[in-house]
Amino acid sequence: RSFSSEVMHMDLSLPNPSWSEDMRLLFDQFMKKSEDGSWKHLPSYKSKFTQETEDIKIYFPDEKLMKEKLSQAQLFPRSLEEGLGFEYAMFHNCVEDRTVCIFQGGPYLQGVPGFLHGGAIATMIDATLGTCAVVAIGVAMTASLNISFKRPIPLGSVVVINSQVDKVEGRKLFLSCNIRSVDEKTVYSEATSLFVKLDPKTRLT
Ligand SMILES: CCCCCCCCCCCCCCCCCC(=O)SCCNC(=O)CCNC(=O)[C@H](O)C(C)(C)COP(=O)(O)OP(=O)(O)OC[C@H]1O[C@@H](n2cnc3c(N)ncnc32)[C@H](O)[C@@H]1OP(=O)(O)O
Repeated sequence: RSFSSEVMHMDLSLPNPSWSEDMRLLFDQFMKKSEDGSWKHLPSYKSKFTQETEDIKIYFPDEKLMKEKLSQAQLFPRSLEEGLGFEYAMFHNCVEDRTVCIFQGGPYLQGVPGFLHGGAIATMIDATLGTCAVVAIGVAMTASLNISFKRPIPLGSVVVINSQVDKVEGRKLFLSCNIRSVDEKTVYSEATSLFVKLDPKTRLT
């Protein structure tokens, strides 16, 4: 299915009719926290030429080929239709180097019946840690990701992914996160990761 340019460039991290009450309440809480500038709401699109896209150009020898590829591309967690896959919004705290993601996993993300697929959980962990890394140091890629799945996440429920930068060593950025229920009583997953800031001298292809 092809999407109109309007849909490709729409901020999809804003409330839509598929969001549950929990999701809306959390979103409103973080928007309130963003009023004094300590937190920042990060927009997200199916596809958009952003500063990050500009930054990544230097890693591709053939810019024309890259542009052709990017014209077809969609951000993986935004590639499913509204309410069916990944519904999420992220907020970043620049002072504390933390990114929070509120996430509601839809019916197309099923693994064991009634629960989220581990790959879908890993995707949102990677996306949240990746956003935290990119905001902190610029274009970086996941070098390693280690996840402990502690409790299954019910399909359709809302969870909170809390990520933070733990340590920076040159181009290496060590980050960790956990996924909790809205009432914070259940820890669903924990993860640690290494992101490496891309070296402008190295081509990706
Ligand atoms: C407020 C502002 C608002 C702005 C809004 C911003 C919004 C942001 C939106 C962006 C969102 C992006 C989210 C997307 C997240 C998805 C990320 C992915 O999945 S990515 C897809 C999945 N990922 C990929 O496909 C990546 C594939 N891998 C690669 O391309 C490369 O291996 C590399 C780039 C990761 C590192 O290569 P290279 O640059 O050549 O680096 P070197 O070999 O030179 O090593 C440098 C140092 O790192 C060490 N080290 C390295 N690796 C490991 C390791 N595994 N284990 C341990 N250590 C490792 C190595 O030993 C060395 O250490 P030292 O000796 O200096 O101490």
